Amino acid sequence: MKFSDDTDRSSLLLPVHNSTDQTIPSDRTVRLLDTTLRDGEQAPGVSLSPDQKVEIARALERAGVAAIEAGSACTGAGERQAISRVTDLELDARVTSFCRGLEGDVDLALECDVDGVHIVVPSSDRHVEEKVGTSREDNLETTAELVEYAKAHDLWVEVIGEDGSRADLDYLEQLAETSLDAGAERFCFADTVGHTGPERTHEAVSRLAAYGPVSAHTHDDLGLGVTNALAAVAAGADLVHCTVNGLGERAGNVALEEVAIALSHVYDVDTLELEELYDLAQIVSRATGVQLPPNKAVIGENAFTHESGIHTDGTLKDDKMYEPYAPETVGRERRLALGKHTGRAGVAATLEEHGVDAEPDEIAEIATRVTELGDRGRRVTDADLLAVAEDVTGDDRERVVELLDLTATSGGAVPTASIRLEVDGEERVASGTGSGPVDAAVSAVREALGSAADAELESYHVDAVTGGTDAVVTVEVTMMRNDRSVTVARSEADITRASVEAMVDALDRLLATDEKPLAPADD
Ligand SMILES: CC(=O)SCCNC(=O)CCNC(=O)[C@H](O)C(C)(C)COP(=O)(O)OP(=O)(O)OC[C@H]1O[C@@H](n2cnc3c(N)ncnc32)[C@H](O)[C@@H]1OP(=O)(O)O
Ligand SMILES: CC(C)C(=O)C(=O)O
Repeated sequence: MKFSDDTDRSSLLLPVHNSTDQTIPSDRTVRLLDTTLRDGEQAPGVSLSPDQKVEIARALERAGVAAIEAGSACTGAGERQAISRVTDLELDARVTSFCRGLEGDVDLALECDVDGVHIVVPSSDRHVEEKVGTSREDNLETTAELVEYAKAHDLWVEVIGEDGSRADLDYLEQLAETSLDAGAERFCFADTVGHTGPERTHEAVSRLAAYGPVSAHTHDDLGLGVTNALAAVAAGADLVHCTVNGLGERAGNVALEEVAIALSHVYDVDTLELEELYDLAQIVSRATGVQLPPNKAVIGENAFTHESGIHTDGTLKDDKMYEPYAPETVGRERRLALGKHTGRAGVAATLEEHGVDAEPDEIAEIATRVTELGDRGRRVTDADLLAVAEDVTGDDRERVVELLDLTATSGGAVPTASIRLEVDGEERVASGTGSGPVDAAVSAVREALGSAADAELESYHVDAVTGGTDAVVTVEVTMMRNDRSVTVARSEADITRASVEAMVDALDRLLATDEKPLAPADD
């Protein structure tokens, strides 16, 4: 068990479909094969450099996946170099390559020194006849020959019957039997186009498992990726192919983090070091440029964030009230957000975090005003709340840091910016350079503040509020100092100004509570 809780799992264990033998007992051994570096990379627009593959492979190893499909050696020299970089890491996880049903593909995989190969052969008539242009009989024969070839080269072999969910099940069984008889370690049931449901998956995998070890490769085109993966496991599959953040062809593959948490939470079956999942998700998101959807299970920004008053109040009374499991389980933290649905409990808790005292009637008034701000379609930030609170309580405060002037230039060799700030009543001027004007302006701010600018930039988001090149952009930054974080949003047509104003306001809020916040800039 990676987490202990008081979940009564018997209440979660509904049979996959009306039969009690179709559940997953907690003593089942299930392992996960990650194919982010192969199927995940097949997502349109995604291409990972060798360094990025290495970084992701290391993170997958920390998470404890059993196998990493590092790519398709047949794709080209660059891909082979990337796969070789992963095999060079000598990870505990088995490192494999995709191969078509071609001897040449196996040879290319061998060049990368992989531990194993997935020999992918057609299994539905559409794939056998129309795509590869062979026959069922010849396909069985070449599959057996290829498995023997790969085994003769000491490779671990998994045969994947591509489009298995649309194949004639009798033929799929023959393909599995032929593969395993020829020496393959396992056969994989592939729902290549994500078109099937749990019943068909269960039936197919049960039949295939009678011949030997079975894996499952499910896609999410119908939103059934996890359901089908679990149905496959219930039917006897002991290796599940997944990708981080569910990246992959079309609607993607089944998400690694979703399979891992579902097996753990519902069935008490351990597969991974769950607390590594969020870090892994962020590494993959940064490398691929595919943002994490806010409402995604486990890894989405909102997965452990509570805005509505009833939920916030309930969560503050008992943190399990509106969460299936603790966020720390998957390496995350709980957050309270402010908005249209905020109630008094959420306001009081957030004010307390910022060290602001308010009477119950003032908290009620602040909550009403926060709802009104939210009514205007806006996300309400910490800075908004603190401004409302100051207005309601009449507690005026002196600004610690204020932006007086900003100039930024880009387009030349080195983007530069100069800044004029008022800091504790004294004017400070500084300049900076950076990768772009925003970066240059931010280094100028840090230069002007000296050691007081030790706050970390936790997140930085830009949204275009209107379309066109004259769009107003909203920049939202979250900055953290001494375990306290503040979120500020600013909307401007000028992205550099919006970024600097948001950052300066956040620093101002963070520094305001310090006894003696600011040393001279040259300290
Ligand atoms: C469901 C999946 O995810 S399958 C994996 C998808 N992955 C990829 O496509 C990897 C990236 N692809 C590539 O780098 C290239 O497509 C290559 C190197 C594999 C092939 O490139 P090309 O030689 O230019 O072929 P092209 O991409 O046009 O067509 C694919 C060929 O593979 C053949 N093929 C497809 N699947 C199989 C298979 N399981 N076994 C044997 N041959 C196959 C096709 O029949 C076609 O051959 P043909 O040209 O003789 O008709
Ligand atoms: C190569 C196979 C496993 C695949 O990606 C699929 O069937 O979706």
